[in-house]
Amino acid sequence: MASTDIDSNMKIVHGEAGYILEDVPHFSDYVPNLTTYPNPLRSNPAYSVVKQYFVHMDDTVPQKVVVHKDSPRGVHFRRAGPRQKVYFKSDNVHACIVTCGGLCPGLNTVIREIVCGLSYMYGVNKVLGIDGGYRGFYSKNTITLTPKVVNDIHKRGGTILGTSRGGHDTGKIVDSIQDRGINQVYIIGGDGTQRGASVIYEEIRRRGLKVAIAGIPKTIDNDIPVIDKSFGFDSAVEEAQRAINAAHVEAESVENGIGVVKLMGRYSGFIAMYATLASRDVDCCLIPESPFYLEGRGGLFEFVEKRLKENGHMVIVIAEGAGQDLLTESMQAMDQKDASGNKLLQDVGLWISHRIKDHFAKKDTMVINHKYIDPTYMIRAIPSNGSDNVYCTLLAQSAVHGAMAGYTGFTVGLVNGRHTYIPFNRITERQNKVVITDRMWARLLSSTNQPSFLSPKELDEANKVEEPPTQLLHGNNCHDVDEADKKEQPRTRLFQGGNFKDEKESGNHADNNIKTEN
Ligand SMILES: Nc1ncnc2c1ncn2[C@@H]1O[C@H](COP(=O)(O)OP(=O)(O)OP(=O)(O)O)[C@@H](O)[C@H]1O
Ligand SMILES: O=P(O)(O)OC[C@H]1O[C@](O)(CO)[C@@H](O)[C@@H]1O
Ligand SMILES: [Mg+2]
Repeated sequence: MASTDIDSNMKIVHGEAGYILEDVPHFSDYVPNLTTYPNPLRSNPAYSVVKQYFVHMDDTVPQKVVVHKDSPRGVHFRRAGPRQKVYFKSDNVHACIVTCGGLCPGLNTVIREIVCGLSYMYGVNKVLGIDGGYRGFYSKNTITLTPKVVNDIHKRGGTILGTSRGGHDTGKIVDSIQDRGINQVYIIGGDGTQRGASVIYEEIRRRGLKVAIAGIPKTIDNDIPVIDKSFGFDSAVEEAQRAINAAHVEAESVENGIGVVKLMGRYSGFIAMYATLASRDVDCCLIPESPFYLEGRGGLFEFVEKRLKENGHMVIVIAEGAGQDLLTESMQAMDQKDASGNKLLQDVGLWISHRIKDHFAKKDTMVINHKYIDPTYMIRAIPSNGSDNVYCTLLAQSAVHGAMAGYTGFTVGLVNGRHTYIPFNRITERQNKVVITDRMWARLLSSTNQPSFLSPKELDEANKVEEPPTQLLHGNNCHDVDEADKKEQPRTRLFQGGNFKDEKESGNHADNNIKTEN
C-alpha cells in the first residue's frame, strides 16, 4: 500500500520494499475544478506512430542503479515526457522564458527548443522572452519568441535573452506574471536561479494561480546535484582542450617551459578534472576540493622541479576556486560578493603563476619559461556542441511536456540516463562536488602522477595504516551526507586517491553525478 506525505516543500510517496517517490507538485494539489484535454500529440503525425510514446503515469526512475540483493528500492523521481492528458488548451497557453546567472554553452538551444517544442508539439504560439534575467520581469522589455525568431540561435553562444545576477524580487516577479496573464514560466539557470524559481513557485501556489513553474538546470561548473551532468559541460571540456593544447605547445617549445591554464569551477573542479583526463598533456590538476600546498616535501614546487628535470616542460590546469585559502593567506583578504551574493574569487591562475616565477627566481638554479592562459570566458561563450544540442533539446522538451501535463515546481534532469522531474529542493539543498576519494579522482592522480599534497604529518599517518584501503563501490559527488545515512553503517577512515576521507564501508551513496564507475 502506497502512502503519501505532503508538506509545503516535499511530496513523498512510500511504496513496497522501501520504494520512495520524491514527487513534484501538480496543479491538482491546489487548484480546484481543473479541466483536462487530450494531448494534441495523439494526432501529431510525427509522434503518433511511436509505440508507447506517452509516459505511463506511474513511471518513475531510480536514483541508484547499483544495488545489492537486499537493498531497499530507494528514492525515485517521476519520469519526464508527454502524458495522455494535458491541463492547458493550446490557445490558452501564454508562456515565458528567462535565463539567469552566468553564461553556459547551450542556453540558446534550450530557448529555441522550448519555443519550437511548444509550437510544433502543442500548437502554442504565445511565448515571451524575459529580457535580462529575473529583474527583466519588472524592469525591462519582453521579446516575442516564435520558431522563426529562434530558428538559428543555437549556433550562437550566450543567451539571446540576456542574463543577470541579483534583482530577484519575488513579489514583483509574480505580480508581473499575473498581470501579463502568463501561465507557464520556463526558468533556465544555476543553483541560485533554481532557488529563485522555488520561491516564485511558492508564491504562485500561495496565490492559488494555475501557473506552471519549470526549471531547466544550467551550470558550466556541473555543481548541481542529482542530475547525471549539466548541459554545456561536454562543450566546455572540449573547448578547454584548445587552451591546454596551446599551453602544451608553448611549454614544450622552450627550455623549462611551464604552461598554466585556468578553467572555471568556483566550488567544483569538474571541468578541470575532465579536461585533464581528456587531454593527457596535463602534469598537474588543482581543484577546490583537493587542498594543496606550495613549499616543502610533497609540495607543488618540488613537483614542478621534478617534472621539469624529467620532461623539460609541464602543464598545470587550475580551477578558479582552487587554493583560495592560500590566496587569502598571502594576499589581502577581499570579501567582495556579486549581486547574487556569490563570493568573488581572486585570480588563482595569476597568483600561482607569480608564486612559481618567484620561487624559481629565488633558487637561481633553473631558468623557467612561464606562460599563463585564462580561457575561462572564451569557453563559457561558445555555442554548444552537437551532443549538448541534443541534450538541450530533450531537456527543453521534457520541461514543455511537464508544464502541459500540469506539473509545476520542478526541475528537469537526466538521472541515470533517463529524463525526470525533480523537486526544486533536491536540486538546491546541496552542491555537486568532485569527491577526491572517488575513482575518478584516483584515475586523474594515476594519469598525471601528481602528488596527493598530503602534508608530511598526514603522509606519516598514512604510512601507519596497516589494513589495505577499503574499496569504494560507488562515488558520492555531493559534499553533504544524509543524517539517516550517517546512522546506518559504521564508517571507516579511507586512504584512497592520495587523500583521507571518512566514508561508509560500502559507499553506495544516493548522489552520484557524472557516473564514475567502471
Ligand atoms: N536564495 C535565492 N532566492 C531567490 N533568488 C535567488 C536566490 N539565490 C539566487 N537568486 C537569484 O537567482 C539569479 C541567479 O543566481 P546566481 O547569480 O547565483 O546564478 P546561478 O543561477 O547560481 O548561476 P551560476 O551557476 O552562473 O552562478 C539571480 O537573479 C539571483 O538574484
Ligand atoms: O563573472 P561572472 O559572470 O559573474 O561569472 C563567473 C562565475 O560564473 C560561473 O561560470 C558559473 O556560471 C563560475 O564558474 C564563475 O565563477
Ligand atoms: Mg550558482
